[in-house]
Amino acid sequence: MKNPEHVQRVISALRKEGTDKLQVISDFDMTLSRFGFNGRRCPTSHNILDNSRVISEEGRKKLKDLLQYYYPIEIDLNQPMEEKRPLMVEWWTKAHNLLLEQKILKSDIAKIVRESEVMLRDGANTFFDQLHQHNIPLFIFSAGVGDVLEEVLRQVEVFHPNINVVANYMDFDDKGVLRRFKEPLIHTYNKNNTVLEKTEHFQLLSSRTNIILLGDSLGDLSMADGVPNVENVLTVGFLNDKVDERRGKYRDAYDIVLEKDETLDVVNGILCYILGDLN
Ligand SMILES: Nc1ccn([C@@H]2O[C@H](COP(=O)(O)O)[C@@H](O)[C@H]2O)c(=O)n1
Repeated sequence: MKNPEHVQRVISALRKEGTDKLQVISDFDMTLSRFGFNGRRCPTSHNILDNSRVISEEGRKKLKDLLQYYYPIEIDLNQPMEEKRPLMVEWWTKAHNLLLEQKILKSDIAKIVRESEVMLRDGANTFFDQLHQHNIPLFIFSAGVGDVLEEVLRQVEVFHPNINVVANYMDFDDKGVLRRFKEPLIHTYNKNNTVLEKTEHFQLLSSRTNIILLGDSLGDLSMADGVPNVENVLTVGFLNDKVDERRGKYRDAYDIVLEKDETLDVVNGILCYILGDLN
């Protein structure tokens, strides 16, 4: 924490104002899901598809080449966001076009997820269940694949009715074959009001003026931009990769930075305190 007094003030305000005014806004990949396990990278929702048996060997190689080229650009904090935005659109568009070539079936998604190495962070069940039990809306704003991430949540039985997801959703034809990705395209650096314009999500939650925001990229910090009349925001950033070179900028940007922490323990502890389950 760069400013522990500020963090303490915000947490006290969130507790004092109560659960009726609270909402949680979170990224999915590498924030709710794990970045690594036993020294191996865990897949993002895109990688779950990329690595699956339904993708040809050639397709898999091309998708891997894209990841190796664009991921270092995505996480490079020395390159301005304005320069990175068109490159992210390029990455997502090329990857989605390759996935379209593979004629993925809607009916295969559950099996693809089941056979993948995806894992939620330790403590995820407590996190989802606490929010559900206290009726706190959880808005998952993801540049990942909506159909895949929903299935991940369904398989671990945490896709509760308090959850709303905005992500890149697939569109299947009447035979259940993937035919396109729905608009607007969401990538790491446009997770803001521009892609939420057509949804009434935040307007419907206009009394929820206190926010806990969880992310793993500096692009995630704009996820709450569309919330009207914000009173208190606590931002928690998961710094998963290139920790030493990115620590300074993450500490400047997020209230709390969790370095190589594969758990939701800190978030759960804060929630417990705010919800009055801890003194
Ligand atoms: N073809 C792609 C494109 C993006 N990614 C990664 O997915 C992450 C986006 O999802 P969030 O839930 O974090 O918004 C992003 O960080 C990219 O690294 C990918 O794996 N393949």
